[in-house]
Amino acid sequence: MTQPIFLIGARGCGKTTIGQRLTHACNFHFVDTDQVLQQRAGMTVADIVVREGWAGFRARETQTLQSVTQPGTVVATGGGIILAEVNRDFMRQNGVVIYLNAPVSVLAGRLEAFPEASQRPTLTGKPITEEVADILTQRDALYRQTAHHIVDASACPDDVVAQILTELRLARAS
Ligand SMILES: Nc1ncnc2c1ncn2[C@@H]1O[C@H](COP(=O)(O)OP(=O)(O)OP(=O)(O)O)[C@@H](O)[C@H]1O
Ligand SMILES: O=C(O)C1=C[C@@H](O)[C@@H](O)[C@H](O)C1
Ligand SMILES: [Mg+2]
Repeated sequence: MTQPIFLIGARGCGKTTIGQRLTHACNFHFVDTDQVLQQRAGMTVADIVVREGWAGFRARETQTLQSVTQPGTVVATGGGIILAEVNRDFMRQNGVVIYLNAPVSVLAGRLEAFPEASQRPTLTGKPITEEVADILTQRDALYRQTAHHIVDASACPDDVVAQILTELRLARAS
């Protein structure tokens, strides 16, 4: 199987972290839409949002997603990639989509420990736990409807990678 693997889920669920590890396990290439988008723009997400608003960021994100998608690639996406129907359809049609699902407490704990504010400017202006809860309420159904597989991303990284590999093997065998 060489079709792209798209990792989706909320900020802090581990798309970047798990994506890098999964890449080694599958012998795929790794690409991260947030990283590529920022490199190409020569600006951080926070700077883009100040200059162009979230609409500008989202337009860049769709363009980036489509341009980085290649066979043999693990694509770590941004947490809001599923907001656009065009992105949801693109990922489902062009690869295998995996939702890294984790509860609010786990996500908020990680984001408090590693805020990376230049890549994660506030989405709501609220404190972290409230923001994560609000955002997950808005997006969980979109993550689920876009995903081919859902894994428990609150587990340790090795376990999350193992869950993904099991799901991919089961899908191939069926
Ligand atoms: N399974 C895990 N167990 C423990 N810590 C984790 C796990 N996955 C990620 N982390 C930690 O949580 C933080 C956020 O992870 P990461 O940056 O990979 O999330 P992300 O889903 O890519 O977020 P974003 O949507 O903002 O890009 C990192 O510091 C990472 O080390
Ligand atoms: O959840 C979101 O909407 C975002 C998540 C990050 O990965 C970045 O893509 C950006 O900060 C937006
Ligand atoms: Mg990331």
